[in-house]
Amino acid sequence: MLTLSHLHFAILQDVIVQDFSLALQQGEIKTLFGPSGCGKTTVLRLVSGLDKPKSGKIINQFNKIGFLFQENRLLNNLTAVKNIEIFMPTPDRQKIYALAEEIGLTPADLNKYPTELSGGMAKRVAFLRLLLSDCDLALLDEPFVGLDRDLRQRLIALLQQRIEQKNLACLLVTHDRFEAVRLSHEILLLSEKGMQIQQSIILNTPLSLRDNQYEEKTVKQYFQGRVYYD
Ligand SMILES: Nc1ncnc2c1ncn2[C@@H]1O[C@H](COP(=O)(O)OP(=O)(O)OP(=O)(O)O)[C@@H](O)[C@H]1O
Repeated sequence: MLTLSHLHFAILQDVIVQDFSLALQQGEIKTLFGPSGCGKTTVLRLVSGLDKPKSGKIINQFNKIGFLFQENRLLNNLTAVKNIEIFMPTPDRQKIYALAEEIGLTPADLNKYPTELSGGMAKRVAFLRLLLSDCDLALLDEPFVGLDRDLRQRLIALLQQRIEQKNLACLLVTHDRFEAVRLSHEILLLSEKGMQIQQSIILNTPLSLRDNQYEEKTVKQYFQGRVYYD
């Protein structure tokens, strides 16, 4: 379980996070949905310990955090497959190749260095690295940006499996309202500055029952008439 209580964070006079609170349980996905620059990535950085809050409290009872950064952060001196392997509790190349195939990556792709991959390929490698690690809390910052619809669906399906089989908890940042309703148990709609929660949308339908029709209907129900950020 993760609990954030009354977090404040500022850079010089610029208040970025103001009195932000949230709780996350095992197997739960909560999404931070808000305009660019409102402080979503900063909250992920606070949770991971990369930044320290000026005040407020973070209680993290999860064992291991996996962080999928917007910019992937693969190690350029290792091949793609090695980048994944070093985060696996029990390295297993066949398992990597099998899962990679499901998202359109061949063994030849995985034997390349990150600088030899396209942006979308590097994104998928970083995603596999997180999925095959033994993290029990995943921080996902725009994990599907730059991927076509079909690949996006396949990655989402893999993530859903992992959440259901291993009880993975996720804090997701996305600008895509369809992604948000497909994957979240709760969506927090945020204001332009300071991470003020304007509305919380609770979605109780099991993830395995959410299809394209559910996405369309739910987006219409909650997002119609709103300013969209994607
Ligand atoms: N290293 C930094 N130095 C100064 N200001 C920063 C720094 N990092 C972030 N900020 C500021 O903090 C605010 C929040 O940034 P953050 O990246 O958390 O927003 P975000 O909601 O994740 O945005 P996006 O959706 O565009 O990724 C922004 O106004 C940004 O200018």
